[in-house]
Amino acid sequence: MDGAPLSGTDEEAGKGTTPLTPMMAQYHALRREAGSALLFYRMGDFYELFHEDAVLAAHCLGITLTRRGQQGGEDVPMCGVPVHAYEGYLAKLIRAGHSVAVCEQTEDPAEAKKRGSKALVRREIVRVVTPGTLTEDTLLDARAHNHLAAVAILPGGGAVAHTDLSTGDLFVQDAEEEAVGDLLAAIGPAEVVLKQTDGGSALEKQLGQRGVPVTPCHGSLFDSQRGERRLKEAFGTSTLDGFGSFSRAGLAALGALLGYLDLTQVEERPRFKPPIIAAPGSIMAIDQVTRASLELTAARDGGRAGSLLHAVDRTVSAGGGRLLSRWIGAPLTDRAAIKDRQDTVEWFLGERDARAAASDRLSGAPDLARALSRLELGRGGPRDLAAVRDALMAARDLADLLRSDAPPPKLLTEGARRLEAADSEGFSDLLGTLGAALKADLPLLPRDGGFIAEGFDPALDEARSLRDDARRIIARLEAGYRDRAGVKSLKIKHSRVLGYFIEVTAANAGAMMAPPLSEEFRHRQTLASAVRFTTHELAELDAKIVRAGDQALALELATFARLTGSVKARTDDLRACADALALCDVAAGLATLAEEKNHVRPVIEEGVAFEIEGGRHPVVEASLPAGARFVPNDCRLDQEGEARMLLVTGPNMAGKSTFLRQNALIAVLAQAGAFVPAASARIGIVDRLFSRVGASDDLAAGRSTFMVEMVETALILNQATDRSLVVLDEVGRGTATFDGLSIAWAALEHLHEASRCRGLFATHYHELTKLSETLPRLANVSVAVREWEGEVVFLHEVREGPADKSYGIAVARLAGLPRGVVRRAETVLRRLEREREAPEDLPLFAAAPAPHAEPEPDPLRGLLTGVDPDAMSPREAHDLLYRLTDIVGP
Ligand SMILES: Nc1ncnc2c1ncn2[C@@H]1O[C@H](COP(=O)(O)OP(=O)(O)OP(=O)(O)O)[C@@H](O)[C@H]1O
Repeated sequence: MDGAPLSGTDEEAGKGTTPLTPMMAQYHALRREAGSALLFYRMGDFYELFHEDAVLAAHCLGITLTRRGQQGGEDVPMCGVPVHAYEGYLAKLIRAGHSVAVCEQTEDPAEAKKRGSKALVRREIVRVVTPGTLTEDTLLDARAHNHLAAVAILPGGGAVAHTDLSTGDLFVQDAEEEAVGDLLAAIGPAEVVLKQTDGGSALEKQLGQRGVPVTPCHGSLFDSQRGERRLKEAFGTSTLDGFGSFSRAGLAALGALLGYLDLTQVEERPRFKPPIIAAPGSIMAIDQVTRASLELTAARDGGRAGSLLHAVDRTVSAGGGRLLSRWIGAPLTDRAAIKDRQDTVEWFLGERDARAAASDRLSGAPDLARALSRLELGRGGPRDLAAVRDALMAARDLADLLRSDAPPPKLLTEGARRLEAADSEGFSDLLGTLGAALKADLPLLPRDGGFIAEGFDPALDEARSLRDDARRIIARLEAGYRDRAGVKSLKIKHSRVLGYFIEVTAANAGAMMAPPLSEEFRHRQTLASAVRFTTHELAELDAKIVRAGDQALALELATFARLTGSVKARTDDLRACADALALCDVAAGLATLAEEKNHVRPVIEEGVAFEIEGGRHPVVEASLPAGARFVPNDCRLDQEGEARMLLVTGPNMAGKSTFLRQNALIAVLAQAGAFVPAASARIGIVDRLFSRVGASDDLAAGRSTFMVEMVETALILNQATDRSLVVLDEVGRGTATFDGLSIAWAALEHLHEASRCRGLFATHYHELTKLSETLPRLANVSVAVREWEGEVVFLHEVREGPADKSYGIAVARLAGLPRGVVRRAETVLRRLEREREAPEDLPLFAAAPAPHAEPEPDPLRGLLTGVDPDAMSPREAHDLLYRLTDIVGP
């Protein structure tokens, strides 16, 4: 570590005009280069932070803030994190929304010294760590993609490009400016690169509210011509025609993505697969609110448990988990592509042995994709090489498994071809070399050394045996030194700073410091309780060990670089293997799920069919207590001349929301390529899915509950098409009854007449059930309950026709509302029902049943009328009390 002070001496700095010391100048130049990122400035075994960076990091990491010298008469704040444990600190800073520029010493301090004893070690920023460019396992969720997205909005339209550094996949899709938010919701990026605008764009704010890290960048990064040049450079082509045709916005977005990676991945550029131009509409459009309301890939609390993904995930590998999350998060709209996926699930369903063997083999397989990305970016370690070795072996076994009597379908045949590459000559060599080169127990970092197996490199073995011989000689020296010094407790010890030394207690040191012993034992250090010595012989052996150790490490590093080079030369084939392994895992997992939960293969059609028999809610079903049975329900939205929309009524807790959502989830699963929880299913491709549940606050955005609901309803009314599926749960409940009812009424009419979509609507407004008389494609269904001895029994059965009454109070009683409150509520309800009169001028209620004319006689009042308490005997009063309590009930 070069200990040059960061700033000038106190005396110099105090003058305020002192020129910067070389180190200070170097620091500030790098600081400017780091821009808005925090600068991790490497000094020996620490990354140091200074000035505001230090204050911010010390606060965020909970580490001590110290100071180092002065600048302009002020102390320079400083804090540091040890290099060997930096990842945890980095993770914390990234999670807190910061980016970190890592500046390394890019020159050996010994080299720098050759330029003069005070020469400064060269330092450079080698990488800027941002949320979307992480590759370290410790910083990433193994089962979730880590997408980096870039958005370009040009006058003619917008585009979103995105990548996952661990797979090298590169996608771009054009989108209208208004649709960019939804597209990003489908991608679920860890970071979005946007054009910097004064005050921040609406999209930037929207993403900020959703907690998506946004990095605004200079407009020049989004230049489409530059983007085209960058793409050609990245793929080494003179034209992009071979990739398809890009819009200008598409080129701008891809260019910004590559440019941003150039800025952040300074040392090594990631390698990409050819960009995939996703056609607009190729995936089911699902906006962010729908995703959240259906809890597709994350539950309401942000965790996985409780989500659809969690309920259907039977994958056993990290790569499989990530692929399944992509399938569920972005269901397809192309029938042929869906069929291809279904075929893979069906094949594994039939081939039970192959499935069990595949899952077994994959569950121990390493995360090949992420290991490859680290090796590609120069951040790999010995364990990543071992991951390549082990994954190749798994790939060979999987290729064997797929050679079955029943020929696998298209996707699996393609996958098998990729896996068979693992058996090719080139891979056999690589596998053989990796197998011979690596030890069983491996360190994380190459510089830790000790990972190359004995017998692989004779020069390395020789260096190691020199080192080990010297160590053995040292071990033997101890006994001789004890005799000569006459100190039984004398020990030879080792420290990183001093190397080997002799240690005795302070009481025994006196004789060794005086002649004749002092001629052999040279004093090195005195501590409170011990004194340390060395000898000529020990120092020589120590130097020998250091030399041999350095040489061994250099040889190991050279071998590591060579092995990494061989892996990198085959990145494309290895990635293809990783993709095929993930596909096998997902398909086998979905087959296991289908078998375990009795899921069926849905028939996917081009029309607007929606016919589910015996459908179930995969998440609610999985969470029912032991012994409880989920009641399956049919849902038909398509029959000729009959309903395309169902209005679902029924008491609270009957299962309306469950019924609505299960059908939306069945559509998602079906188009993701999975089998579905039903006895049978026929589904015409859904282009957009909308789901809204009552009202939820968005106070952060300054919108009231009702306002949010109306903005969302407006969006659906404007966007739903005749191929969409709309699921609305209690829309309009966030405002006064008549307003809410009227809005729900008008919205239903619009969806029925103008959008003509398939839809399911749950409501507590019984008045709405009259709509089926005027809207030919709307039908009423209700979730049945039975009353038994005054209690409500939930049957969870969806039946034709509207519900007869509400049972709200009965449910309130079940929920444990105090008995007095329940009784009072019943009285109020009766009064309201008596008093309710439909306003004459609202045609809405024209068909409503006539209000109750005669008030019901009140038995309590009857008993109490005419009672004179003063004239009653205690016995009569007692009797009356009994009769009154009889009427009120227990
Ligand atoms: N088909 C079913 N089979 C078994 N249990 C069910 C079924 N549907 C719903 N349930 C159970 O009933 C509970 C309530 O269901 P749900 O929330 O769908 O009722 P709801 O009618 O929408 O109620 P509310 O009107 O109060 O919102 C669920 O949490 C689940 O435990």
